[in-house]
Amino acid sequence: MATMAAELRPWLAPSAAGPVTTTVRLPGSKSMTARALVLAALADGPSVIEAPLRARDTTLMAAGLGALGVTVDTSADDRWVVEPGPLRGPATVDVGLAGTIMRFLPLAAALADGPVEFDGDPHARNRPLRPIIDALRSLGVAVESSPTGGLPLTVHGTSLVEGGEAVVDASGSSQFVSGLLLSAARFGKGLTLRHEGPPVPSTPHLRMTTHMLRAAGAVVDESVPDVWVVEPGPLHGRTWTIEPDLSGALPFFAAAMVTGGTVTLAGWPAESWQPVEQLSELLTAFGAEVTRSAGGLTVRGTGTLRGVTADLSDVSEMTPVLAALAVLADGPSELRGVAHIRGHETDRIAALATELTKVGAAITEFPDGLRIEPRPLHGASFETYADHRMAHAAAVIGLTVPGVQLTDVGCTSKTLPEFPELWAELAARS
Ligand SMILES: O=C(O)C1=C[C@@H](OP(=O)(O)O)[C@@H](O)[C@H](O)C1
Ligand SMILES: C=C(OP(=O)(O)O)C(=O)O
Repeated sequence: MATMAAELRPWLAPSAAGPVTTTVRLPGSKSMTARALVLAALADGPSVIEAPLRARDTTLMAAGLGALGVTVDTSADDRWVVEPGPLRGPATVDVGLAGTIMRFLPLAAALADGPVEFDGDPHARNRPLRPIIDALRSLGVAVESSPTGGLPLTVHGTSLVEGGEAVVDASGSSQFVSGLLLSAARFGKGLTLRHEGPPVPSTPHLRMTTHMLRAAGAVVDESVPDVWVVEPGPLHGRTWTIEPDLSGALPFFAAAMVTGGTVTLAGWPAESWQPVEQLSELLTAFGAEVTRSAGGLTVRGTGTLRGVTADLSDVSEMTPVLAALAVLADGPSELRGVAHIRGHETDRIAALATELTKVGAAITEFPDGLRIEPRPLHGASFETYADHRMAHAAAVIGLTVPGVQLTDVGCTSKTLPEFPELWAELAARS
């Protein structure tokens, strides 16, 4: 059932004529929308999701839950309504290329009353999934998977998961932990989950998971490092208000930094569940000024773009755009601590090494990251590997380097289908 790749949409990244100064309104966080959908589907009453992200990852998540018998009304752009119901099988779920769907929904599928098949885009079959499969099996759930331990996958739901204790190596993705925790309150005995292995990356996403579980009424203990306990009990329907997507905003902030302009993200909340502190620190190290006010979150390019040495494991999904900033900086950078992003939408370390070299930078590839030495840059054909964030990186470079030609900008539909139009408007404000 692997979905066909959409037709490629080649795109010449627009150049900026001068400093970009603008305020952007961007849709909701992908990660929060995904969690709100799953928690709403498992709740004991209806939920409303305000300001959700409407993009491929979240509409496929809604469709997947729909296939399991949940009513998800996505007809209004700013307000989705979720009516939970008994989870049904047989069902078929298309995960597209979404890590959130392939790691979150198999656990919910274990609570369905029949088999649920999962598959997705060709590259989705290469993304790591075995720790979820092993954990499901250790919890007594029957799962058939490909011999490589990934998609395609069939979860044989029996309506009940007893739960109890499970061990997972989540060094390949924090989503293994999040997926297990999100459904755990519905297991008969809840879940005590222990991570064993090298450190879990993207830990702010784990905080988002436990915050949102508690907000839905779950009792969660995370006082012991690498151990999470979710008590059995009901999840409640509620209204979720989704924050603007911080990672989706990063290329827009980067536009301010590389052109010496100012970009404000409107609607930024006073308190956020996304890693805004970590990002502010990084952008400041690159030379930007980051401020928060009632008007939003503002990044000002100061005219200086410095190279940085940083461990990006907390903000790993931001690596491609941070690497784009590094090629435009006035000195070398080392971006490390993100070995697992080789298992993201593409092998992002290899893809960045190849494409940044093509535009003229000097790159050293490490198992867990890149050293980037800026050189005089030039236009080139930039392969996007079906990866939205590779497209964002190319667009940032293209603002100041004429002739950066993306092989496909259509891949931005994964998290922000309106990216090409928003970016053209942004470039026009320079
Ligand atoms: O739970 C989530 O919503 C996500 C967790 C992170 O995954 P990894 O831990 O695999 O990096 C992140 O990179 C991804 O974009 C979204
Ligand atoms: C890693 C990412 O996505 P996914 O949720 O598919 O893992 C990403 O959006 O950068």
